[in-house]
Amino acid sequence: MSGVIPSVESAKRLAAFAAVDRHIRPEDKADNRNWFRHSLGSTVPYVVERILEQGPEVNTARVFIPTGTHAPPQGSMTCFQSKELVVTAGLKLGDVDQYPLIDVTIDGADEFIVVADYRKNSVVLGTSYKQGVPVEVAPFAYAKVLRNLQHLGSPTANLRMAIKKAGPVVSDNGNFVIDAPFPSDLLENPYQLFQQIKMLTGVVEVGLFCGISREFVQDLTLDPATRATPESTKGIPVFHAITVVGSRNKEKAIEFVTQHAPDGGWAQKNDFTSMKRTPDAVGSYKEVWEHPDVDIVYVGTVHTSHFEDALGALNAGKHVLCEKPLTLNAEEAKVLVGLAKEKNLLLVEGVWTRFFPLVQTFRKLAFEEKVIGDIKHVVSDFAIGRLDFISNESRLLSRNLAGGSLLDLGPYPLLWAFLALYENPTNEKTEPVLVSASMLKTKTGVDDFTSWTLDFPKLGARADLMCNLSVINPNEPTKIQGTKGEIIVAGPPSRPTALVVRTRDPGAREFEPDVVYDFPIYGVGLGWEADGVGRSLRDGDIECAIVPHETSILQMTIFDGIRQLGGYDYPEGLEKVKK
Ligand SMILES: NC(=O)C1=CN([C@@H]2O[C@H](COP(=O)(O)OP(=O)(O)OC[C@H]3O[C@@H](n4cnc5c(N)ncnc54)[C@H](OP(=O)(O)O)[C@@H]3O)[C@@H](O)[C@H]2O)C=CC1
Ligand SMILES: O=C1OC[C@@H](O)[C@H](O)[C@H]1O
Repeated sequence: MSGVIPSVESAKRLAAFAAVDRHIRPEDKADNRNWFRHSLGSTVPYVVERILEQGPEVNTARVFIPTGTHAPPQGSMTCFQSKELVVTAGLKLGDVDQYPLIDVTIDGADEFIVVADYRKNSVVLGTSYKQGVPVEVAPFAYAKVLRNLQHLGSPTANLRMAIKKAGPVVSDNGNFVIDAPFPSDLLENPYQLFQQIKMLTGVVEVGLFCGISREFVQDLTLDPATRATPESTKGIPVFHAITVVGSRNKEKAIEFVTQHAPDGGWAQKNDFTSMKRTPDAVGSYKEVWEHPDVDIVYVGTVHTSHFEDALGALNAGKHVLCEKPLTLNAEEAKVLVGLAKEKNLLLVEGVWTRFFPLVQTFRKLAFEEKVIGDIKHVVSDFAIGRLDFISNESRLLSRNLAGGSLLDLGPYPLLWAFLALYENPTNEKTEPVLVSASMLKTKTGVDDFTSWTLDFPKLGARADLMCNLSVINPNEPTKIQGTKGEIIVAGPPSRPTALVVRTRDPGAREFEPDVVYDFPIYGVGLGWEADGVGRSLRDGDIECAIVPHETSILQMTIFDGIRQLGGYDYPEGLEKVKK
């Protein structure tokens, strides 16, 4: 078949030609323009062929910067081969240190070279830790990343240099480290900054801890008296100590302790305990479970890891506070609850909102004072508007991490239906019926928009619940409606800040003026959860009455039903126990 290009090759050639014609035009040849060929795939010879067709007078003002791996996937080129291609074609070769300003990056779609390893959660730096956000970069890209970090708002970002030898510090993975100090206004939204840095080509790791564990630890360092509630003043007060921090990567655990808990929790900082001040840092979760100074393990890992982490801790004889949702499905939740009971250990799902003083006031208004009459309808819509700046590999978008809005955000709209309807004394814990559910998926195949309806037959009441990752919904996302009016839960359903009671007398046309109950939040707001769980431990409970096991299992049963109706099956192997 000589002379006939196989169809795949012809497609590659066409694609390469189209890319050059659109993005590398003959007029783009000013002296200061450089070209960056990145991660050379098998399409690149065609790119070069098309560029050469533009003629030598156009190409003399261009610089070509090949990159690539030493052992690329089959069908791709090595860095050496790509250099050869440039030199043989008579084009001018350069490197990224010399020409950090890149105009065009060309990458074959079949190959993906570096990239943001989303595993790292991060640290808001700049207060006690002045060195800046540590960013691990692939050496070939450091000059470009440095410039991009400067553009992102860190003008003094610089390459970390070795102290006892010449040259840059080289990480265990053979990469360089840039220290990037950012101003406090940018660090106020660490998640966004983290994602922006992570998305820079060449960035391997970002030492900016912005996950929930950082926030939890931050609240454990605050004085519990600042967030005192009537129940926290009863009996022996509880204080918190952080005795060990675990990560799959020991260096990361050390960095976490250095940046966020150098003096442990409030009890250690204030000498309320004989525990040593600085928590140990260990390189596996198992070492946390087995640590002799640990009473309770806080599981703040990704959803796919909750079951095994909670199981491991319980099996090691430790009490567990596990982030929401407890597990991936109802069967796994039942196994954990069964094991905790068998071992006489406390197991609590970290539905932190339940511990807010606002929730107690809600119950008082709704059920004792019945300010809105009989509750008939709950509407709650949790939307976080993050889709645009999270990577496909993040825990929210990756199918392999059971991503999507339902597991991440769904517990909160459901919480308001549970509080107002399921736990309504008149309902006598009659389980709701899932009457409908649907999911609109992201390109990665996880759910973005998910909505579901629950009917509560005993109350003749309904809950219309929604969550999504795409948009934001700042106004009145949660409303509890009754026969005489409504209670608006202001603020995110996870972290509400006020209750607004809006009522109307029967027969009246006008509503009464709103009655607003404000609830200041101390720190992030996780301290109330820590205190509540601490009290359960103090009292020897194996279940925390504020987050009953039964609601954790019911939540997962409802989520299983929603996923079934929405066509969302987890990839094989994620669920460790299935029906
Ligand atoms: N209560 C609340 O308001 C909030 C609760 N959450 C909940 O907290 C939990 C963690 O969320 P968040 O902190 O945002 O999550 P992150 O994406 O930041 O991940 C947390 C940690 O999970 C660990 N991990 C374990 N296995 C994996 C894996 N296979 N891939 C990636 N990471 C892994 C990593 O720790 P390491 O590398 O150190 O081992 C990682 O740093 C979730 O359950 C979430 O629903 C989240 C935000 C708010
Ligand atoms: O629990 C949560 O509440 C707040 C959200 O922003 C976060 O994604 C979620 O995990």
